[in-house]
Order: sequence, then structure tokens, then C-alpha cells
Amino acid sequence: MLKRAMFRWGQLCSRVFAVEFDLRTEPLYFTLSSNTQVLPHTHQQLFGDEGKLFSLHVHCDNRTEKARTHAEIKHKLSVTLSRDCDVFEASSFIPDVKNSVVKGFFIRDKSTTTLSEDMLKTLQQSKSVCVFSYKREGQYCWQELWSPVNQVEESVRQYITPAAAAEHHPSTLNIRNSDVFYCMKEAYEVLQECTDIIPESKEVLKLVDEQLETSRGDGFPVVVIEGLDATGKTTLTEALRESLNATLLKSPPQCLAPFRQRFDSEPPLIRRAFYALGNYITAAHIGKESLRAPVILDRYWHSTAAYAIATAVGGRVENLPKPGSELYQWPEDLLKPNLVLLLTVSPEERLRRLRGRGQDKTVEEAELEINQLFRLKVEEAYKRIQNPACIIVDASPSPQKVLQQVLHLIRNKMSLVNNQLPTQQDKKPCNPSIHH
Ligand SMILES: Nc1ncnc2c1ncn2[C@@H]1O[C@H](COP(=O)(O)OP(=O)(O)O)[C@@H](O)[C@H]1O
Ligand SMILES: Nc1ccn([C@H]2C[C@H](O)[C@@H](COP(=O)(O)OP(=O)(O)O)O2)c(=O)n1
Repeated sequence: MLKRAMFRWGQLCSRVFAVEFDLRTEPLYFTLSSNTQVLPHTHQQLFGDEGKLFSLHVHCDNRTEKARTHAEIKHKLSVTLSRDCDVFEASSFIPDVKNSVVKGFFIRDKSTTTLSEDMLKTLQQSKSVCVFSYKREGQYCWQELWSPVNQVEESVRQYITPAAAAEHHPSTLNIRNSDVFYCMKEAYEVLQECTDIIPESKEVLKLVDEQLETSRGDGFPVVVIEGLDATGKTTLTEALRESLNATLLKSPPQCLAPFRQRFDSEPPLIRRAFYALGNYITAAHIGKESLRAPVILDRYWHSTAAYAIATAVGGRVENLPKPGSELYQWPEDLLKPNLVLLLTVSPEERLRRLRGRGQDKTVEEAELEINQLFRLKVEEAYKRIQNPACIIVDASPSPQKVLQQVLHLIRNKMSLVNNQLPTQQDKKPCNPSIHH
């Protein structure tokens, strides 16, 4: 076991470590060196404090196992450690190299208990977890492989050396095919890999298989309404359905509703693959429905990508992939809508609407405050998605005014693409069981 851990450590020594010490600022970056380095003030805050310091990193060749192990450890750390323990997300990576991130945690234990050591001892038994401890000596700090019985020789210590931020924030490096999927095959394979551990995956894959992709000819317009929760999507999409005599669809589709809670409790890799597949099922429904009436969609790929990117990217809005990044490109094999509208309201108005809907006041305020950064990142990611990009709609006026504004946008767009909007009589008969 020690040999394996030493090998892993050897691999890590050429990497940069990032600790999400304070979500409002840059992570603290450091590398390892055999030479001593005086730690600057920023790093002293993390390493110079009282308490025992550890980090652990999850290595595993099997991606679904790795994702689940990381989630399990996160849960364990949050329920087991005492209040005197700080746990920060930590990772190691090779600057600007895609898929190089190894995720883990940094633990600062100021308690007098041995809870963290006991837990690390158990975790270290797993072949996919590597644990380090950090020791201070004056203004220096070094990292060594942690062992509960101290078998590691002193000579293998590596000194902490502050490092500069890389051009791309480390949390953006592993997004492709771990958080956002750019073709159906990639998402499909993730669920195939977890059919043993999540039996529901088989049912979801069966539903995907049943939906033969219908390519859309010159059908009726397809309009997507996007936006954060409580920005008025349901209100507007219902009104558009009436006004345009349209078919209303949503993603994820209703047939996936029984599985949503199950996949929402899984780590991002699996959860996001589920939502990605939902879009392909909805695409098949759009293909059929748009032959007979305009289609209004409540959420589609913009939501899938924006929420996934905002969750994956730690800290501030500045850490998001840069505008124009390939990560904001629409999947080539997913049916494209004619128009995507993004509803926006101020945080205060959104709070008022959440309250109006009866959400518990404390929950909703905590959500707004803690998730303020998250909300900003979702909105910014929505705006950066390309081809098709979304048009921003100010959704703060009354429902009637928002509807008029949106009808105007749809009519303008459709006159440009020469697509007719139907009258009430135009809608062709359909099989009512297909949609919603
Ligand atoms: N334009 C509007 N002005 C004021 N209140 C609105 C408006 N649109 C929606 N609401 C209210 O805000 C709340 C959230 O709207 P909803 O349509 O359910 O949003 P979403 O589907 O985006 O979560 C509801 O109580 C709804 O009645
Ligand atoms: N097409 C979609 C729709 C939702 N999602 C994901 C993104 C978020 O994690 C949640 C948001 O769903 P939520 O239940 O908050 O939204 P509504 O209440 O339905 O407006 O679902 C998605 O990935 N793709």
C-alpha cells in the first residue's frame, strides 16, 4: 500500500494544488518542491493556523466509481467531523491541461479529538484515496504522505511553494463529458456504465432507445423559454401555448419524472448525463410535434449546460470558461430550436416571486444569499451559450406585458425565417399521449 501511495505521490509532485479557501477569492495555489520557501501572507492563512492539516485526493480509473467515491467522502466529512474542522474543496491539476484534475478535500482540524484521523485511516484503506499531511516549521510548511503509524521517512517531505493562477480555472478543465455532454453517445455511455449500481439507468436508456430521432423539416417554429427558477417560465409558456395554439413541451420530459429524484441524488457525472439524455428524448418529441403546430419548450439544452457549468465551476463568475469557449457550443447532434429566450428578473423580484409561491422564507433567503454566486454564474453561462445564443427578455413587467413582448420577438424572428405562425384553426390533429 505504501508503495502504491508513493507512486501516486510521485505523480502529484509535478502538479499544482488548488484549495478553495474562500469562495469569494481565487483558490490558494501551490506546488511542491524540495527547497524551502517562506510562505506569503495569503498561504499563511491556510497553513499557518493552529490545527492538524490534511488533504485527500480521489484517484480511480473507473469514472463512475470515482465520482461516487468523491461524493461519499464529501458526505462523510460533512456529517462526521466536528465543528472545529474546516473542510475545503481541493484539487490537483496540470495547468491548462484538459481532464487533468484530481479532486479531493483539504481538512484543517482544530479539535482535540481524533475524529479526522480515525476517518482518514478508514478512507486510506481504499485503493482510490491518497492522504497527505502538512507540517509547519517556522515560516515553512511541507507536505508528506500521511500514515497513521508514521512509516514514511522524513526525506520524502516536499515543501509548499506558492504558485500563480493558471489561465483557465482548474474547475473548468474537466467539464467536457463529465458535466456537459456534446453528443448523445457520451451521455448514453455514462448511464450504461452504471446499470449495475443504478438499475433505473436501464429504464432511462430504454426510453432513449424508443425515441428514434426525427429530423425536423420545415415545420412550425420551436421556441425555448429559459431562466432561473421563479423567473416566470411556467406562467409565460402556458400563456404562449394559448396565444399561439402551440404544443407545450419540457425538458426533462414527463416520462423521466419518475427517475428525476433518483438521479438528482447522484454525483454530477451521472446526474448531468441523465439531463443530457432528457434533451434527446424531448428532441424526438419536438420533431413530431413541430410538424403540426408551433412548439414552446420550458427549458432545454441552455439549462442543462448553464446549471452544469455553474455547479462545476468553483467560486466567482470570473472563473467560468471564457466567452467563446468551445464549452458553450450547442451539441451537433441535438435538434436546434428557432429561438431561445432567457427570462431575467432582479434578485429582489425573484425573491418576491418565490415568496408568492409560498416557499419557506428562511429556506429561500438562505438560498439567495448562499447561492448568490451560483445564480450569477448560471445567468452568465446562459448568456455565453452560442449557436443558438439566447435573447434576453426583461421579465419584470406584468405577465401580460411579458407575453406581448415575447409574442413580438417570436413574430419578428419568424418573419425573418419565413415561418408562418398558425391561427387557431391551423393546428392539425395529434396523438395527445405524446407530449408534456
Ligand atoms: N410577469 C410576472 N409578474 C409577476 N409575477 C409573476 C410573473 N410571472 C410569474 N409570476 C409569479 O412568479 C411565480 C413564479 O413563476 P413561475 O411561472 O412558476 O416561474 P418558473 O416556472 O420560472 O419557476 C409565480 O407565483 C407566478 O405567479
Ligand atoms: N433541460 C434541463 C432542465 C433542467 N435541468 C436541471 C438543471 C438544474 O439542476 C435543475 C433545475 O430544475 P428546477 O427543478 O430548479 O427547475 P424548475 O423548478 O423546473 O424551473 O434541473 C437540466 O439540466 N436540463
